[in-house]
Amino acid sequence: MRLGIFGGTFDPIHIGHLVVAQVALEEAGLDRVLFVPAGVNPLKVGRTVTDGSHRLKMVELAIADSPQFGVTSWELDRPGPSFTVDTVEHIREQHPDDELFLIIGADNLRLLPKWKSVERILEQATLLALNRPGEDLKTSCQMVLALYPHINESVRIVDMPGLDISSTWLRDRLCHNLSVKHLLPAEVIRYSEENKLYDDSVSQ
Ligand SMILES: Nc1ncnc2c1ncn2[C@@H]1O[C@H](COP(=O)(O)OP(=O)(O)OP(=O)(O)O)[C@@H](O)[C@H]1O
Ligand SMILES: O=C(O)c1ccc[n+]([C@@H]2O[C@H](COP(=O)([O-])O)[C@@H](O)[C@H]2O)c1
Repeated sequence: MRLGIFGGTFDPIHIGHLVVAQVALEEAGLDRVLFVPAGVNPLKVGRTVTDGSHRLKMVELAIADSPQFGVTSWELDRPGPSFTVDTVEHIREQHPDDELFLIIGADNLRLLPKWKSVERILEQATLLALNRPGEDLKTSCQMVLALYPHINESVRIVDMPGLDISSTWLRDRLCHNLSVKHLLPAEVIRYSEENKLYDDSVSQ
């Protein structure tokens, strides 16, 4: 099986994430994409994020009608920062015969050299890097290839229609009672409103 791993804070999950996963699935011929909501991003320790149980639920609601998408609470169930190397090595143990792909947006690819044990990640998984407005994906890709030349085959650019949206922008809109219709799945909007998740989120 060709298995895509898609880690993120997903606070909340939005259509940008879903398009990333769908395009990666189709363009890289994946059989499945596994969403991995992060406990704490190691580079953003101290930032306030919505409780993991709510972020997990919103991912579950968002992917409910996509049989090739799945989600794991593995990072949320562990204390401390969520290092992708641990997640990838755990998934490798669970799926010894699968081909693994790590799906990553351009902003995170730019930050990859700051991640823990990048070589170990790249030994286990091919990176699928997707463009994001405001990011120079090709330059980030060249930078990664220059830093890790022996993993030349391990980074692949996947083009997607640019969607200039982020969870931060959506949290602000929700907080200001501005419409997020069509930007988040309807079930996610309903869940976030019922649980008053983003009523006071401007400073997050
Ligand atoms: N609009 C988008 N286009 C392409 N990639 C995206 C987009 N939004 C998020 N991603 C990618 O999805 C992954 C998870 O992103 P994350 O959950 O941090 O979303 P975000 O919108 O960047 O959130 P925040 O605004 O809270 O930082 C990252 O690899 C990120 O690069
Ligand atoms: O492993 C690391 O050192 C590392 C450093 C920064 C970010 N990550 C992961 O990158 C993913 C995207 O993070 P974020 O906050 O942009 O959604 C998420 O799964 C994080 O755990 C991982």
